[in-house]
Amino acid sequence: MITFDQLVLASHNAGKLKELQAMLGGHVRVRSIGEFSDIEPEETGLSFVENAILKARNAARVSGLPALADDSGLAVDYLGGAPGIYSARYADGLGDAANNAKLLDALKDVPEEQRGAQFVSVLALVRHADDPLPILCEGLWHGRILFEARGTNGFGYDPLFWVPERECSSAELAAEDKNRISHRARAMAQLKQRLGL
Ligand SMILES: O=P(O)(O)OP(=O)(O)OP(=O)(O)OC[C@H]1O[C@@H](n2cnc3c(O)ncnc32)[C@H](O)[C@@H]1O
Ligand SMILES: [Mg+2]
Repeated sequence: MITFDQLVLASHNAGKLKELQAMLGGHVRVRSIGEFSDIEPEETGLSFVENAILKARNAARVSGLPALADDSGLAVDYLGGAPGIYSARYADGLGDAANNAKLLDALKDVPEEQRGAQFVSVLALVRHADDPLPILCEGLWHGRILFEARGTNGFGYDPLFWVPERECSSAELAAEDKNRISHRARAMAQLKQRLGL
């Protein structure tokens, strides 16, 4: 079993960091990549797995500590899985509001029954920068894309993501509830099991 007393979270996304910290904080001392570097590695992979590993290795390299990365995104059925690994960059780096506006526009004539989507999270944990055996866990969260934004909690695409099991948008969920049922929560549950946490 892998043991360590601290771990770097390899994310520059404040919303994501908050969620990962809430899920892990009680179990291990979590540090943030921002303590070590402000430079975001280029996400050159073609899959969530490749990008998660790349971010984790980079964080382990700059910190000298074990590192955990999350690569995540929204896969929309009608768009053939887009924006997928390009979710953060969907509107060419203009940010969450522009990403959401672009998605609403892409689906403006698409009826409710064809608006299925899933959030994907892949977590990669490396013990050191050259770790030959990263631990990989994935979580999916099925829902639908709304016709307009609802709610102000969370981050990213949360205001557009309808959560059938709660009958509200992801941005209308309390943080603790999202952290129990989200794609990231599912991936994290597996990771904790693998680590014996
Ligand atoms: O790479 P890091 O530094 O972790 O931060 P990032 O924001 O660039 O993260 P990703 O590359 O993994 O891109 C994921 C994007 O998918 C979206 N996303 C992922 N998880 C989400 C969630 O729980 N709620 C809403 N949007 C989410 C959001 O727009 C993210 O920016
Ligand atoms: Mg990123």
